[in-house]
Amino acid sequence: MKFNSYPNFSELSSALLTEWISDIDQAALARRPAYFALAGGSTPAPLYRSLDTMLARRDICNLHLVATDERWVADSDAQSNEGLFKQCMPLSYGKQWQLLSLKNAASTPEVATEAISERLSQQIPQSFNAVLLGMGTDGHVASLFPGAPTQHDDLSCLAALHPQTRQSRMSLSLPRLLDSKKIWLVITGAEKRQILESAAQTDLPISRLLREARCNIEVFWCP
Ligand SMILES: O=C1O[C@H](COP(=O)(O)O)[C@@H](O)[C@H](O)[C@H]1O
Repeated sequence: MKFNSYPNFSELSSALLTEWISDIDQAALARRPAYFALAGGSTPAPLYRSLDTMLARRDICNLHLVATDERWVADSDAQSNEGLFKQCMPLSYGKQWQLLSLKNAASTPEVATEAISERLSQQIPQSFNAVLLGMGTDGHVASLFPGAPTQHDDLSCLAALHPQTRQSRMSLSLPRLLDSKKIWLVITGAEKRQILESAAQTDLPISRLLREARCNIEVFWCP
């Protein structure tokens, strides 16, 4: 794991975007599609807004984005991660990038799990170019919460329940998140840094991710 520390989010953002846009341009040059899984929550929103401006200037991009996890609500709901992507990246949505949704018309994520897993296998037939993850102060990543399963059979996703709010969610499974060329972990604040630094001694989802990853993990941190 490589830990990068920045004085503020603006510098963090610019370092990560330099790497990200270079990956995108390389794929475009080779005329290859590129696949990214993106965290929701509030931390990465400014990054997505800057990426949108950069993408809108590019002609050829064949990007496929999927949320690392989605809340079982409509895109118009402020809680929706997929809605967040569309709001933050309006210039490039449907042009430079397409979204694979983790939702369908089923009433619950439990009912939808197999169909969404099948959709993931069909539409993302290879490793992710990169997975951008956040982390909660309880050590959760995507919607893999402490004490809950991180995998469901051999499926790419699983139904999850937020432990406090009981909100229904769909999350990529740990094996699907780890099937990536690289992982970027974007976190802010002293509390999350401390949780990350003690992850080797705990059994949180972040600990399992670090233990089981076979690809490079780069942490982007600022206070
Ligand atoms: O519930 C979630 O939380 C994590 C962390 O969010 P953050 O705003 O504290 O960074 C996020 O990565 C995940 O996608 C989201 O659904």
